[in-house]
Amino acid sequence: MMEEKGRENGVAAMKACYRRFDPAAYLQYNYTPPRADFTRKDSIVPWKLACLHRAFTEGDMSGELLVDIGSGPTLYQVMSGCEVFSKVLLTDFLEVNRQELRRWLQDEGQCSLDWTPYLQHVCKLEGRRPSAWTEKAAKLRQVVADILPIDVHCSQPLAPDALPSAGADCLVSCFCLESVSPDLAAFTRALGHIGKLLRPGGHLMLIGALGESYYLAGPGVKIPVVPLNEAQVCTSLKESGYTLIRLEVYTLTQDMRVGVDDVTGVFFVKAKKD
Ligand SMILES: Nc1ncnc2c1ncn2[C@@H]1O[C@@H](CSCCNC[C@@H]2Cc3ccc([N+](=O)[O-])cc3CN2)[C@@H](O)[C@H]1O
Repeated sequence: MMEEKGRENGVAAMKACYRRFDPAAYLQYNYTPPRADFTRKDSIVPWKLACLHRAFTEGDMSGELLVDIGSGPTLYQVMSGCEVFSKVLLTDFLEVNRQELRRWLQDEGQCSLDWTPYLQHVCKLEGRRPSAWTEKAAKLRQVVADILPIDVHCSQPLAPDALPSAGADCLVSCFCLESVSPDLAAFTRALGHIGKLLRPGGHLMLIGALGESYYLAGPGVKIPVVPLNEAQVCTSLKESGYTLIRLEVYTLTQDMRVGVDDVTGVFFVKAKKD
């Protein structure tokens, strides 16, 4: 009983932190240069986009439905997957983030970030001319079917009727689980919860922070993060019923450490549900 109460308190405290999450500031901190500098091979965002491009296009994907877990206010994580899956669902805990995504998808303007350079870069990875970015934008707008509320701490993170009974064919989740979990056990439980949304044999693409204990989600908005190392990520995946296919790690250079967090590395995982 006491242990369960402790878990609930940790998760509740975490949710309270997110009331002050500022999407525009968050995008500014993490998705503009130097972390998103498309002229630099060693910038973090081009590295992430290359990992995702390779993982989605190496020929082992099957099915129709891709679900992005904890999308936040970002779209880069589905720019490769939208060419492979005919239906994409975006999800986030906060309405402010779901609104940010809706603004771009409905082409309403007033978006906090211009995604054009991202679309152009992914087109380049696909061997297309950068001007094909308008076609990729249209494709993304066409395949994203909905933007749903989610809570990865619930044993059923989405509404009961959100997915077909067979589950999703592929999940992608970037920088979410470690940033919303009070400790490693909660991270592992959340990994298990989202695993229940995925069909057996389906793939999980997981991007996350290594060694991060906090990040800024707006001016003066400091959010705690459970610091992870590679071994813990691999153990949590195994405990949650996944088989690891590939783990890649990016170690931040000094100039990528811009004071918005204390992250030391970024991991990319491609795994398969047992
Ligand atoms: N219970 C919940 N269930 C699902 N989602 C939830 C829940 N609570 C909050 N959320 C949702 O999850 C959140 C996802 S954004 C989390 C930010 N992660 C940390 C940040 C990201 C980042 C980005 C880039 C780089 N880099 O080196 O280039 C480093 C880093 C490290 N710092 C947010 O959308 C919230 O709305």
